[in-house]
Amino acid sequence: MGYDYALVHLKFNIPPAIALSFLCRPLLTRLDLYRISFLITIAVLYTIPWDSYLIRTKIWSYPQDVIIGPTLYDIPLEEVFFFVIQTYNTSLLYLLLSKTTLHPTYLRYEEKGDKWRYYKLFGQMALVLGFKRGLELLKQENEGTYMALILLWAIPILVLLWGLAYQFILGLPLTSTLLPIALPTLYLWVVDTMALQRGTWVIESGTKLGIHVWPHLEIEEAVFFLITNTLVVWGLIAFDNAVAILDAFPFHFPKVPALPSPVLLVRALLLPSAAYDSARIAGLQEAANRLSLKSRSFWVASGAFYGRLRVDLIMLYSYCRVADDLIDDAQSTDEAKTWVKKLSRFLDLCYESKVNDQNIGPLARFVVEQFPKNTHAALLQLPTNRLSPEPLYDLLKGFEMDLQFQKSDNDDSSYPIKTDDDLDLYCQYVAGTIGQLCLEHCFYHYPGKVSEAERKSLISAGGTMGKVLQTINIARDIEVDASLGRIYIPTAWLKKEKLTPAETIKMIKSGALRDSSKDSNAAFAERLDRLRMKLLDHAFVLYEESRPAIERLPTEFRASMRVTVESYVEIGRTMRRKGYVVKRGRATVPKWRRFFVAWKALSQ
Ligand SMILES: CC(C)=CCC/C(C)=C/CC/C(C)=C/CC/C(C)=C/[C@@H]1[C@@H](COP(=O)(O)OP(=O)(O)O)[C@]1(C)CC/C=C(\C)CC/C=C(\C)CCC=C(C)C
Repeated sequence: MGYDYALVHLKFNIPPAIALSFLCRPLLTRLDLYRISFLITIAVLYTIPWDSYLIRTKIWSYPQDVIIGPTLYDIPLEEVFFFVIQTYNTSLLYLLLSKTTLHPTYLRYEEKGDKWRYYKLFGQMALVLGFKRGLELLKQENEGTYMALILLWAIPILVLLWGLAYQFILGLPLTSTLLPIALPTLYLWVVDTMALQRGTWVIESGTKLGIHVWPHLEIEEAVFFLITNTLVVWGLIAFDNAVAILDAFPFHFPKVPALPSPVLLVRALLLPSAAYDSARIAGLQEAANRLSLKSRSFWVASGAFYGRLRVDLIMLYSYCRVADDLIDDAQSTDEAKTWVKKLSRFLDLCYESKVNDQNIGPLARFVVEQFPKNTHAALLQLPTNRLSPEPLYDLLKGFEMDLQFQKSDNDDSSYPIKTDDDLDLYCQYVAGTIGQLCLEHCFYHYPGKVSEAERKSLISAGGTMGKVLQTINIARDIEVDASLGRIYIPTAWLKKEKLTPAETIKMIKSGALRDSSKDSNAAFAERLDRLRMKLLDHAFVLYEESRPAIERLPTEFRASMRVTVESYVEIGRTMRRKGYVVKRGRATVPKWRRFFVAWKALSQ
């Protein structure tokens, strides 16, 4: 009896497991726990007979003085624990590295003759050749035996996983495919080298090739760790591939349980890629691209949502962004007004066709004929059937308020935001509505056991939180907005600082905030800072009012909502910090800080 093998776990395998568990705990969903448990079970059940055979046929052995004693089918318990901990560690690393990946965007519609079909075939052939080589080595009954047994044990599963999930294995970012295999493999190579050197486990001569990757690391051991980590990561990728298919195609899978059964997962993977809805995939890719390019905070926050809810929120963002950009980028007020009218007509058609879904033709025709090509998917894939129309129409009213700035043209009395009430109304239109819409999506997917009155109260708090985010947005973008001729600080507030809207815009456009050498500029910057703080104080009063509602939300989306709110509110907190200077006209929060805020919000 000895403790050497147990000590290897204690020193090298358990510490990374603790560190990864600590990092991943807030990010793990029920679905993640389900798949890790599923994978560990398969790994243990599949490896036991093979490992037991290796030990019984003396291909490898454990000196009695390095193991504690108990065995399972001749496998020391330390070894069985290794199957569990290796699968656990590699799985957590994969989950951590692929958290923000939006898997449905990596699905590919394939036609006959598509090059991806050749990739699939090529991979399968390479694996079959590996298997054939394994058989040859086994037949020789000599030094190649251990290598042969590794290949023959692992390749059938690799062929299966490749056949089902080659699109994701090849298409996902390398941080989700290569890195989670390479990091634990290298780590285990180093640990294994030390164990072989110390004699904690021994590979008998006669059945090994005698080739070393580096001193003391046998080629068989190196291949074993590489292959087992590949099995774990490909298993997780196949799981993600199946869930992505279930999430992306409600047409094929109308109802998906929170924890899909293995049978449903396999059914999803067996759906021929020629049956994928290519327009839906392209729309989702475009929406995800738009979100990641235009809003870092919401992109990070979207990683906290999962399944169809995440897809719907991203589609909602895409619609809002497209609508906002059409109006902001218009060459004239008239053109912008035309877009508002067209968007309003679009909503009319959406809610008319909701009554009769077959009547989608006029809607699609209207969108294709009246809107630019790059907006079609965002408009046509907005899931209006689960959103009430009022907030969507109100959003357009907010855009109309923006158009009044164009008319103002240095006439202080015609700027649209004159009082606190105007500010409140504007924020309700452009952002309160978004809070309400986000919550409508959440309640559609996870109704929870919430009464109608409570649901209404939570949606209304969501509206207030939207106003908070918009007020922070205004405080952040004072300079950017002024350069577009817009000033959202109420005229009444400006007046108290002895400023007018037109004068404020003129000063900012003249670069007064960048040149503090003149006394008048420095005094102006001070006044603007006070106004910014006033906006932020106002935002944080509303924040304190609506924040507790988050903790009353159903658990399925509570933490994700907290992340969405907190990662944006952090911009406000950053600006409120003493001595903070707004750079390049915009306050920003460093990337690492956004991730930390998101992680902290999930941990609560
Ligand atoms: C996680 C995820 C993908 C969420 C999607 C959120 C979404 C649909 C946002 C729409 C964004 C948009 C383009 C709206 C048009 C009007 C507008 C410009 C509003 C401003 C957003 C900022 O967007 P921007 O792209 O400029 O972002 P950057 O600053 O450049 O990064 C707004 C500030 C409004 C955003 C408002 C919300 C997301 C609502 C917040 C409220 C909740 C999430 C509900 C909280 C729940 C309770 C119970 C309190």
